[in-house]
Amino acid sequence: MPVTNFAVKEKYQYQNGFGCYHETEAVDGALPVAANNPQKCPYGLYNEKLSGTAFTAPRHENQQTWLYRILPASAHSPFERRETDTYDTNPGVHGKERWHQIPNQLRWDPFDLDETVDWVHSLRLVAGAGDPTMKSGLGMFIFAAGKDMDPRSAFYSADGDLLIVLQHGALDIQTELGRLLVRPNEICVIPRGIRHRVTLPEGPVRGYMLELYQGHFELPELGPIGSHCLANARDFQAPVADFDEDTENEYTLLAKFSGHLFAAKQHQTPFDVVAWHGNYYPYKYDLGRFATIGSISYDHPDPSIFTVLTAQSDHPGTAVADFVIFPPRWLVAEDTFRPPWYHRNTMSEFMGLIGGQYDAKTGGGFQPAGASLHNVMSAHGPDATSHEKASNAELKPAKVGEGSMAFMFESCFMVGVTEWGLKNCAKVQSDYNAESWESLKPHFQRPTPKKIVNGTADGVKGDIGDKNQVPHWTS
Ligand SMILES: O=C(O)Cc1cc(O)ccc1O
Ligand SMILES: [Fe+2]
Repeated sequence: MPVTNFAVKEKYQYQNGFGCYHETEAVDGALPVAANNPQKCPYGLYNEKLSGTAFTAPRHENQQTWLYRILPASAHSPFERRETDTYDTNPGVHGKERWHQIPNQLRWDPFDLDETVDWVHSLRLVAGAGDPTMKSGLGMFIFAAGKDMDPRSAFYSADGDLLIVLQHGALDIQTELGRLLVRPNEICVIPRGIRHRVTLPEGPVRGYMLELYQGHFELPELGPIGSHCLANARDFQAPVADFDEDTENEYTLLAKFSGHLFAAKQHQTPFDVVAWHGNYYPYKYDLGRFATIGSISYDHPDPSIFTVLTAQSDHPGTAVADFVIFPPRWLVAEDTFRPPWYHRNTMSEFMGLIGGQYDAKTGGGFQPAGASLHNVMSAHGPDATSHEKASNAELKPAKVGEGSMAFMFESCFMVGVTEWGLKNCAKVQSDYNAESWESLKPHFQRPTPKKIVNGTADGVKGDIGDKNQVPHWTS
């Protein structure tokens, strides 16, 4: 049956909602009615299932999408390993651990733009945990690219879901399921296996990426916050179906599989999906839409109130990966040291800065396109300059982070750093500790000792009795 009804539409069109069941057709009537795989699909299309969870995953976790396409995704030559020596985002070589597991607080200067590579070759594994072959853990990447991907190519990662945090430039992402335009202050998620091609409409791009080897992102529970705020479901945007028609030219299909690059050839465009329905799809989100919650009385709350997306481990409330942001917001807490408290956490924290200045670090060393890592139990907190300022600030209502956006990839795992991340990138700051915390001055002032009369300290009500119960500074 000929395809007759081509709707004229905007290049980028979205359907709104997080975790919804969407359906979309670029040609009216391309979706079969009341059937997923009829004997013959409308217009002679092939149908194909793309699953993001096991078939038998519980209904509330189940993620699958049905594609209706000109040729099935399997119509390509066998894959061959490519760029064996140079392309490597695999943390383990022949089972041998390559991570540097170190407790040091780390901070990186801004990563350079690199105009010589495309999206696929821009991905640099900096840190991570686990192993994509076991579907466990996560990878933390930075990317910097200056070239469009070849017009006759597509890429997918079999290793995990890609959470892309753009810091500079714009990404035009053509996916099998439709197109996404991602600009700075926006993020997008491309689930495992979804074929895509990235072009750069505004020149060089740079940013951060979290590859989630296990599970999928979801919106965090809101608990007593109630039924809305933080990232609202309706602000997540999925593409509508959009397809090319070319069954003559040769295309290269690139796959990242266990961190290594493979290539296959095919004689049709990978972007030939005319219609789809399901709940496994790419999406984007504008961080400016985040409805931020904070204290309106006293004390600095945990940063979990800033969680945009979370990927839970098997233990509820404990995340393989949380994506947390620090957006512009009002601070009004009374009698409170307003920046983060000094802390050591069982979770690890990888931070980046999209733009502006992070309000907890005013010393200047944490810059846009830079990063920091505070691993499991690695002590950190405001630098000396920020501490000094915040301890003496007049506590008027104050807007912080105007024009700024810092973020954190938080994980329950101990995070290893790659050789590139620790050494070859040459961005690790050697003076991080000295500049941040080693210059902190003690301010402790011992109070004047109290006089003990019959086991009772002057000025202290009641019978203290045993001398050992007297506060230690009076003994
Ligand atoms: O370390 C950081 O800057 C991130 C952070 C922010 C905050 O408000 C509380 C705890 C925390 O780890
Ligand atoms: Fe922290």
